[in-house]
Amino acid sequence: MPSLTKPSTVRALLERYGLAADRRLGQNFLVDAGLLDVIVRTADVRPGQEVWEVGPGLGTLTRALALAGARVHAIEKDTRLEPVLRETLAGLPVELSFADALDCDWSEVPPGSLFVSNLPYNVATPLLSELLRQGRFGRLVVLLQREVAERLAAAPGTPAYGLLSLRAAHHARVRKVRDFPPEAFYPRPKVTSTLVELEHTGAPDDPELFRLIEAAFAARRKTLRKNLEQAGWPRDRVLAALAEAGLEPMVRAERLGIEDFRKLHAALGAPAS
Ligand SMILES: C[S@@+](CC[C@H](N)C(=O)[O-])C[C@H]1O[C@@H](n2cnc3c(N)ncnc32)[C@H](O)[C@@H]1O
Repeated sequence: MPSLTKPSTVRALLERYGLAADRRLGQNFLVDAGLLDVIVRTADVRPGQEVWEVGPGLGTLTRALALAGARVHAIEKDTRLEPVLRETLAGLPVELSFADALDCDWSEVPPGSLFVSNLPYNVATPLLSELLRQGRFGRLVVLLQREVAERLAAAPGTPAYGLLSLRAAHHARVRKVRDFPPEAFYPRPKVTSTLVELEHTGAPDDPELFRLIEAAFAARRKTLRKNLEQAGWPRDRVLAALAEAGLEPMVRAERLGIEDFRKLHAALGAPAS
C-alpha cells in the first residue's frame, strides 16, 4: 500500500474510485507523515488496545493506529468511502461501521477506553460534549479546528470561554499538544487545526449543574443575576446564593470557573417552576 500521506496518492486514490472530497463532511485528509506520527505518539496505544475512531476517511490514521498495535473501531458517515477503506485497511485489525457518530450509542464502550480522531469540523463540538458527558473514554486524542481547541482550554474571563470550556473543565484535564497548519491536509482547509489530549477525570455528568450553566450564559451581555432571574430563580434567592458562593452581585457568567458554578449550584438549588 503506497503511503497515504502524499497528496498525489490521495488524489490518485480518490480519482480511481471516482470520488471527490466532500467539504460538508469536513473531508480534509491528513497528508503529513510527521504530523500523523505526532498523533500516533500522543495516542500511545498499548499492543492489542481497543481504540475508537470517528471519520476514518481514506484510512490514513486508522492504518497508522492499527500498525502501532491498536484494534480499531472506526465509524464513518460517508458510505462512498467503503470500497476505499476495504482496500486501505485490508488485513488490519479494524472493525468498520457506517453511521453518523452523532447518533451512535457509546454505552457498550468499556469504561476507560481510548478515542483517537481527526474530527470533522462540523460535528466536533456536539460530539466531544457528548463523549465527555457519557464518560466512556478515559482519554481522547482529537484533532480539531484551532478555535474549538481554544474554547475547550479557555480560562474564565477570556473571549473563548463558554459552555464548551465548562463542559471540558467539569470532566477533563485538557492539554493542547500542537497546531497543524492547513498544508498538512488535502484538500487544504481555510483554518489551522490543533491536536488536543483530554484526560477524563471520571466526573459524571451533572445535568442540573449544566442547566444552571446554560441559563447563566443565555445572554452573555447580561449579568449572571439577570440571566438566572429570567430562567425562573427568584431574585432574593439568587442574591443570597451569590453571596453564599462568595460572588459579586453584578458578576457575569464568563468570570466564573467550574468551582464557582458548583458552589453557586449548591447554594441555589433548582429554579422555581
Ligand atoms: C477530517 S476527515 C478525517 C479523515 C481521516 N481520518 C484523516 O485523518 O485523513 C473527517 C472524516 O469524518 C467523516 N465524517 C463527517 N461527519 C461524520 C459523522 N457525523 N459521523 C462519522 N463520520 C463523519 C468524513 O466523511 C471524513 O471521512
